[in-house]
Order: sequence, then structure tokens, then C-alpha cells
Amino acid sequence: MSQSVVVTRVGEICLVRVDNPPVNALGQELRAGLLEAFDAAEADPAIRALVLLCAGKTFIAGADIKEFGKPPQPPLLPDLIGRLEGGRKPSVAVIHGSALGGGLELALGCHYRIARTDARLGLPEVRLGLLPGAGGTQRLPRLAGVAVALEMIVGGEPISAAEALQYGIVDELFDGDLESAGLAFARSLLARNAGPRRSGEQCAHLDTAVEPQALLEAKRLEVQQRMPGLYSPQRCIDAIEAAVCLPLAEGLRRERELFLQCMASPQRAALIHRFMAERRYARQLDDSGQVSAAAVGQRLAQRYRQELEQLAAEGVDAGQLDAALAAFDMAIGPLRVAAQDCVGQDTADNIDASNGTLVLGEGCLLERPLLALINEGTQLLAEAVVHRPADIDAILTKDFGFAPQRGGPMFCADQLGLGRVLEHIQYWQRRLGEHWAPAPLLQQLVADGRSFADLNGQN
Ligand SMILES: C/C=C/C(=O)SCCNC(=O)CCNC(=O)[C@H](O)C(C)(C)COP(=O)(O)OP(=O)(O)OC[C@H]1O[C@@H](n2cnc3c(N)ncnc32)[C@H](O)[C@@H]1OP(=O)(O)O
Repeated sequence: MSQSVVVTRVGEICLVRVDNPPVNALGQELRAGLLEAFDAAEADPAIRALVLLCAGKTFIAGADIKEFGKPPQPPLLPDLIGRLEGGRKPSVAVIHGSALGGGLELALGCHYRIARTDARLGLPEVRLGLLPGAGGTQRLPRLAGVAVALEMIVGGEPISAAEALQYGIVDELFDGDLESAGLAFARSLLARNAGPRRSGEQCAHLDTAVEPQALLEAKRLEVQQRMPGLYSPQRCIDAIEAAVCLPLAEGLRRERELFLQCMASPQRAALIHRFMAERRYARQLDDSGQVSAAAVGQRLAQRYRQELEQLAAEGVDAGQLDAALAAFDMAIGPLRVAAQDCVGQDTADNIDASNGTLVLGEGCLLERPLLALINEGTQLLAEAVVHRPADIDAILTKDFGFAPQRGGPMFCADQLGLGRVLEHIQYWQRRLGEHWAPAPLLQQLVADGRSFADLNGQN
């Protein structure tokens, strides 16, 4: 049995306790341990109910983000949840802290859910460029209705335990000890002979098919207007639409397809890089860190603007420049010169459709501003103003208008290849002078065949 799953028996009830610090993320070893525990409880004639709860400060906070981008190892989360939901003995999830992403999806696979009053429940995958890919887009609308599902899945914001109760996502709230609450709820189920109640078989909220279609269309429009550059929100809506239109098994297949499309998108890699970068950077921040973040951001913004002004002085049309920034999803902020209307300008040719990176070259208006950021960022690293390339990405995507779904300039540099970045910087050095001299650290990294990701890993 996996070390991250502890199974105990209390009379006729099997307690399955997850213990995988820091946030009980659903990595392969935990999934395997849970599958073994669920199968054993199902096969044991002395067991009549199962209670799933977690040790530490939180319920399961999601799939293990560190596994994304690697070949998936069985058991896959959708299969684990399918097995749990298909079980013949009633199962109860006892939620405290945060039930997020795959963690909430696992709880939805349980037949009943109770939550401590301070718990938060959410499906934040959209913020990582994904959609809930383990049944969340199919089970949540069946339990709570399309409007709630759209809000939670496309918005990505967690809800409180009280809201979850109101929407029918949990059955009861409690305060105090998790185990006692879970056992008491399971005993009450047994006392009234309550069997499994599968989320995937609920359909009260899907019966009125006209209204859901209107809600779906309204959300599509809203997403198109509010987040035009983002890939996964529209796929989230497509998946919820499948819950409205298709039987569960087909809806789950459609969700899987859409999930894999999001997983393969360059925005997913960038957003997960940014998530990790932001959390690591936040941990090292004290008051002086806040000050240095502002100083780093300002120095980079200044170099960036200088390059944009230089381009303007060379006669580049401001509207075209603005359209180039918009095509790279730059927000209006210190990194964007002007908020001009870019209708009618087409700079999408500067973006490689296969991987979303810039196509470097003289025709690419963003080449110089982006290379300037990368070179200056490398210099800041060499001066030890920041510890990791990812810190620069965290600072610029958080407060300086660099699009989160692009990951940050140092992430972009790795995507482009540091060798290519260096060649292009050297080209501009020959053309425009010594203020384009490549940072020595950049030259060193290229000579050693290393990347910024290597530096992130070692610090
Ligand atoms: C198909 C399914 C897909 C999915 O499930 S996608 C994942 C969905 N889940 C999430 O997006 C949750 C992300 N995590 C959080 O929002 C927060 O975390 C919490 C609210 C759970 C806890 O916040 P706090 O108490 O402030 O802790 P902290 O500093 O954010 O995290 C502690 C350490 O835990 C790592 N971590 C957090 N979530 C995950 C995860 N889902 N997979 C792997 N690691 C995770 C962090 O990076 C960090 O690690 P370090 O201490 O090494 O920096």
C-alpha cells in the first residue's frame, strides 16, 4: 500500500486517509494507493461504507502539477474516479481546507460530501490553461446546474462551503473533528439504508435544455470579449455543453478530448510555469523583496519602453506597434506603450501558430522589445538582483502587464532557444550599437548548452 494512504476500519466503515504533504496533490503514487484502498473496501464483505478524508491543512488540492507535460502514468484520475463512483457501497468525502481541481473531482466521485464550514471548493484548472479533465465538467452541471458549473469552471474562483451547500454540491456542513464528522455521517447513511447516490446519474438540473443553451451562448460571448487571447475558457464551455447534450459516458469522452487539446496548448505550459514561479517568488518575499520586485519591474519596463520609443523614432507606425503588442496578449500597463485601437491591424503572422512563440526576424515588431527584456533580465540575474529567471517572469506577469499565458520573457527565451536569442541580440548589437551587447551570462549559458529552466531548477 502507498505510504500516502492510510486505511483503518471502524466497525463497518472503512476510513481512507490521504497523507501526502504539503497539499495532498494527486500524484501517481497516491492515485495507485487510493485505487487499492477503494478496491479492497469494495471486496471486503465486512465493510458497508467508505469515508475519504485528508491529513494536514487541506483536502486534496488537485492533480500533481509537476506531472503535467510528462507521459501519464496509470491509474489515470478519471479511471480512479469512475471506479469510486461505480462502487456499490456508499462513499463520503470529508472536505476541509481546499478541495480544488482533481481533488474536488474526486469528491464529486464520492456518493456524498460533507464540508467543514471554513472549506473552499473550486475548479481552478482554467487558470492553468486547462479544464477539469476528470469528470468535473460532466458531474458538476448534473449536480448543481449549468449556471453554477459555468461560473465555477470558466471563472476558476473557489466558492465557500456555505455556497457549496446552497448549490447542492455538499450535503452537510460541520465544525470540528474530520473523522468524527465523517463517521457520524456514514453511520446515518447506514442507519437509513442509504445506498450510493452517483453524481453522474443526477439530472434534475439538466432537464430544462433550453435555458442551458442560452447560458452557454452568453458565456461564450462574454469570454470572447473579456479574454480573447485565452485558449482554455472556450473549451471549458464546450465540455459543459457536452454535459447538457450527451449521456455521461460520451460526455466524459468529449471532456477527455478537450482536456488533451488544452494540455497540448503552449498556454498550458506557460501558465503552469507562471503558477510555480509566482508561488516560489512569493515565498521568498519580505518587505525588502517587495521593494526589489518594484525596482526589477521598473528597470525592465524602462528598457522595454526605450526600445518601443526607438522603434517609433525609426518611423514604425504606433498603431502597428500596438497591434503587435496586442497579438502577443500584452495587457495595458507599464509594458504597453499606448492603448490604441488595433482593429484592422494583422500582426498574427509574427506568432508561430504551432507553438505560440514569436517568429523572430526584422518583420517582427516585438522582437526588439522582447529581446531587450530578456537581455536586461539576464543582466539582473548576473547582478544577483533576482535569484532565478522565473522570479523575473513572476514579477512581470503579476504587476507589469506581461501576459500570464505567455509565461514571462525568460520562459519565452527558453521556448525560442537561447542560442537563437543570442544570435539575434548579436545581430542588433552589430546594427544598433553597444547598448545591445549580450549579457555575458547569456553567452555563458549558450556556450554550456544550458537554459533558464536549468537555472530555475538549481536555485
Ligand atoms: C485534471 C485535474 C487538474 C488539476 O487538478 S489542476 C490543479 C488544480 N489545483 C490547483 O490549481 C491548486 C493550486 N494550489 C493552490 O491554490 C494553493 O497551493 C493552495 C490553496 C492549495 C494552498 O495554498 P498555500 O497554503 O498558500 O500553499 P502554497 O505555497 O501555494 O503551496 C505549498 C506547496 O504546494 C505546491 N502545490 C500547490 N498545489 C500543487 C499542486 N496541485 N500540485 C503540485 N504542487 C502543488 C506549491 O507549489 C508549493 O510548493 P513549494 O513549497 O515547493 O513551492
